Amino acid sequence: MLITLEGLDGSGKTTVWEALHDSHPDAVFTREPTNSWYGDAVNRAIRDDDADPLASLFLFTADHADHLSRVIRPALADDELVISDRYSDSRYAYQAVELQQSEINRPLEYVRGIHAAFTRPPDATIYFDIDPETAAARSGATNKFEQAEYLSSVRANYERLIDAEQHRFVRVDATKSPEEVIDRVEDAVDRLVDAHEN
Ligand SMILES: Nc1ncnc2c1ncn2[C@@H]1O[C@H](COP(=O)(O)OP(=O)(O)O)[C@@H](O)[C@H]1O
Ligand SMILES: Cc1cn([C@H]2C[C@H](O)[C@@H](COP(=O)(O)OP(=O)(O)O)O2)c(=O)[nH]c1=O
Repeated sequence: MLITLEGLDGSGKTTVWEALHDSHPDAVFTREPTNSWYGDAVNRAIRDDDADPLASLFLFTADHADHLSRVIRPALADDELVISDRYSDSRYAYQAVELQQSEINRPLEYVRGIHAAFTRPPDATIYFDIDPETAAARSGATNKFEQAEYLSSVRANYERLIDAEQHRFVRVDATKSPEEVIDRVEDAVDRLVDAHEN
């Protein structure tokens, strides 16, 4: 089963992902951008304020393709529980904003379309819901994405994705204390795994 964690920068995904290592020690933990050389290229694009948005999209997507073949598909074939800190929805939400000023019409649909032929959609996605101002403040606003205005557009895209596939998403109030958020997500993962097995 594949469960993904999604939300704005600073929403607390990584804090929870780390806590889940203790509560679900048998799961396979992974993330995007990955730690491969494709992920290194993605991290260069994130740090480059002048990176071409379409070129960045394809770097992120290359990293996803490698992630799928190297980590996700083999783990799912072994019947593992896979928990990924960010996954395809991050592309749909973030790169669609980057492409808003480009020649691409309907960027969110375009980015989804590129993935459709080869991706493996998550079975469930936990969405860390937080306002863009708190997210930007928590993340330290260290890269081009971690600005409240940008994150506000990213959040609107996440809401569109949730509207389109409500059954896949579990919304968690990420403004609560770390302990409360961790408890909520641990419970959600247990319920999702039970429902998947029964
Ligand atoms: N629920 C929370 N309340 C307040 N601060 C938090 C909470 N969760 C995480 N943080 C802090 O916010 C910052 C970003 O958290 P992080 O888990 O790295 O978020 P993300 O992976 O979503 O960017 C870190 O300094 C972290 O300690
Ligand atoms: C995976 C992914 C990340 N990103 C962005 C979100 C982050 O600003 C940055 C790095 O992701 P990440 O390391 O998960 O940052 P954070 O822990 O702050 O959420 O890359 C995309 O724009 N598209 C993607 O597909």
